[in-house]
Amino acid sequence: MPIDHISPKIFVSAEKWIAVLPILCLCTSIIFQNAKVASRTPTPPLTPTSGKIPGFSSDASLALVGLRGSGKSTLAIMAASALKKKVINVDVAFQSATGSSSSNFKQVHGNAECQRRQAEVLQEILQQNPTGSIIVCPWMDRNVQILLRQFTATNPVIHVLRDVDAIQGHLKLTDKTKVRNLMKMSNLFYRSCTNLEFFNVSEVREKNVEQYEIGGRGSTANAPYLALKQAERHFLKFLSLIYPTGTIPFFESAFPLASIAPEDRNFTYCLSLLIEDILSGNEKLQDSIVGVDAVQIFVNDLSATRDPIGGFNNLTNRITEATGIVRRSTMLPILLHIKLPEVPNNSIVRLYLDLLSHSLALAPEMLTVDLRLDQSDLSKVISSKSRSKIVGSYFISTDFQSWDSPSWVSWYQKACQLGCDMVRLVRVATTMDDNFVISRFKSKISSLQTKIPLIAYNSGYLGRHSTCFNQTLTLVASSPVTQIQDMGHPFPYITAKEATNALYASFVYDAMKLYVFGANVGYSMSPAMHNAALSSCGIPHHYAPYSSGSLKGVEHLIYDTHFGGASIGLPFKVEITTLTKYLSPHARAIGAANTLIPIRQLKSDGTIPTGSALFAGINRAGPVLALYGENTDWIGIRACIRRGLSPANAVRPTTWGLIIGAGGMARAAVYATLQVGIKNIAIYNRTMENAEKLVFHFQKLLKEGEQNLFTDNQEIRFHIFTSLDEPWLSDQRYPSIIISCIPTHPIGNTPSPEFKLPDAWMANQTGGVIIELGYKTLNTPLLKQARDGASRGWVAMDGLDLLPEQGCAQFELFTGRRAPRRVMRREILENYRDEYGKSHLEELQHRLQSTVEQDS
Ligand SMILES: O=C1C[C@@](O)(C(=O)O)C[C@@H](O)[C@@H]1O
Repeated sequence: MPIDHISPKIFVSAEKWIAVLPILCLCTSIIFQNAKVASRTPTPPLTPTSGKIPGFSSDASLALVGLRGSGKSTLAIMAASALKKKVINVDVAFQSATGSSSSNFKQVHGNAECQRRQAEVLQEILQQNPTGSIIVCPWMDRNVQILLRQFTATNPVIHVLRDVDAIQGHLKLTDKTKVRNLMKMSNLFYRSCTNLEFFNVSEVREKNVEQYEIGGRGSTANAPYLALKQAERHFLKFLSLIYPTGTIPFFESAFPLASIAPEDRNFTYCLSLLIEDILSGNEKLQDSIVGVDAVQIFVNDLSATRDPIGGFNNLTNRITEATGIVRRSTMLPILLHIKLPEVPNNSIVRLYLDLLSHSLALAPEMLTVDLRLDQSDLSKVISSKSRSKIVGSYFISTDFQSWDSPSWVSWYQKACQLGCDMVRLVRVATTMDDNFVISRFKSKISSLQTKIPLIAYNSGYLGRHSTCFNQTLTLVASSPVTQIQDMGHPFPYITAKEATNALYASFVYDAMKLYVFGANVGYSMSPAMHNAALSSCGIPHHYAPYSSGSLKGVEHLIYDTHFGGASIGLPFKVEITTLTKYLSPHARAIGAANTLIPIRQLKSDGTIPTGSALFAGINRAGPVLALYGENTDWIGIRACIRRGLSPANAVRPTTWGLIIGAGGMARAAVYATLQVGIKNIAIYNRTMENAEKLVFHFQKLLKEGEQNLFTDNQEIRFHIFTSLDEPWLSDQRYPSIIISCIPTHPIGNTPSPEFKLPDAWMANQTGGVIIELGYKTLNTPLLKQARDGASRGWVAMDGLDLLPEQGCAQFELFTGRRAPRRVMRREILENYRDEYGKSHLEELQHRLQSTVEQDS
């Protein structure tokens, strides 16, 4: 039943702010009497901003505001190199404009004059820097608010929040209640002059960091220089969602599924988590997200909100924090779902609309809106969004109308008319038959002219069948539901693994055969890694090693009806390109492939489908019509660079990369280095001729500018070293990204090169990342050198880091499902045996403990 009649006529209620003012002024004056930190006269906040988020241009300046201690300056520095913008700190600008700090100025000239000058300084900065800058502003008075508020019309103004302990520690206040009150008050102020909000999750310093420091193991696991890496990744992810796509090339993921939205793929799952569980830390996110494609943050307590003002403030903070926590732990898209009670009153509807508006400021990838609301209210929300996708949603536990009823089509059409990006219609199943009736509804929808992706299934225990066969973003639970609970509740009854099992058990998909091909792959760790990943997701494929002296010897496997794909090892990475009908642009540029994918559906013109269509016929047996080749080695190397490079070494135009070797893997390494935006590449190789061939290959590629493989092809500089006695290039920065592509173990009669860098080349002041691609020996002289340099900022990465990264990209191509990254990383570490067959489990413990799920 539509509830238009109870919808509010004002979108954000001004009364709420007026009502809260007396409390606010009281609490601020108490705080200000007791704390030196904020010894200015409190000014009441303006009403919140309209909630509308404009589209920003890539070069638009960014303002960061928030309490002292929220981490604005650190975030600004991280964002500066990624966004190629300069940082302007208003405190520093004030000092240079007036010759004294704000606090000294205030003592001499009084508060009012200080505030007037601050506003003048800020106004000038904002006027003169609409683009190219990151403006850090901790000030908080009315004039500042007015200026920032105007800035929100064209630029991102981000309110940075942090947990109470971190703010308390920074402000050195002993009374937590005072800090809480200060935070409450500042939230109201900042929400009146910002259009975006970011929760800066505090780093948890791991227990065994000390061990790392003492033992000097220096791997990425706990490297102190990477302590802020997660914060950097989290903030850059947020920025990548508010600026146009492609604004931060270093940050864009190169993994195959990253660029295909879940709604454009088949059978995608959305893990539903209660906000309480996220905030209490009860949810083991890292384990729960295996095999899912998105995470839903479920806010279900609106009906319990008796006091809409207090409820609003409390809920906004909770939603902000929960979004921060989820985004910090996973790169999966977030779907924010605030449940409007089934019978809401006016004030709850208003609260709901205000919360939607607030939610958009968090830049969730997706946000649900309740389709029962008044058209004009929904339109307001939808027109306020920037890049968030809106999911029009309808679920009423007491609405038992059959799927044949026209009302379901009406809900769908309403969502289309409103401009929603997707529709989610869920109905409690009362009989098994409901699971079959829904297919008639789905066919009706597919015959409509206007179409947006549809999520539709029956909920409840009896609805599990249709839940499993829903194609898009099916809600799933983190662990199996064993009890038959209240039928009406909206929680999912199946896990992603159970749903995946059902697809194979019912012959929607077939169990496929996967391989690693190579001359000698008996030692390969890929089978253990891929099989662990497959079984954790509930996929019944099997991955096996197959050694062969020639590619001819594997042809019978490649053209088998159940062939699902293969990893290609040495020495076939170049030769395999003669078998493939189509190579990805990356594989073509590198001239080698390490992944082979069977194609069973061609386009009408006989070519191979691309984008999401490439995955359309996946996991289904049948004749192989063509082969597709990809190179995931470069994706893995790029991922290692991104994981191992500390924020202090963010890529700049002056950054140098050093590649050791000039063979096939060196090509993938140069390609990966170019892809992260490095403009200066040195090659060390004893044979000049081979190094020149490598450089020539890339110079030609860059000149041709083929298919826009690189963001800017123009100013790439190469340099070749053939001797380690040569000095590093004068007046150039020392390398901060070093990738060794030479063998780490003896091959036949050739002993391992025991390569070591000249100390003089490792003089970069903030260290960098050293990646050794081989993994047969973990304690190579180069890795030891990197570990010994840990206190100077060097981070060591090796083949045990690379193998899972390139394997994760392959897993996505083999299965069309996101790789369970942590499972794959752990499996490699647990299974590792060195060239003498010895396990190094104890030595690898610290790496095992810190494996995370994140995309790289
Ligand atoms: O180089 C390698 C190693 C590998 O061939 C293996 O044997 O595990 C698997 C390939 O995907 C990868 O490119």
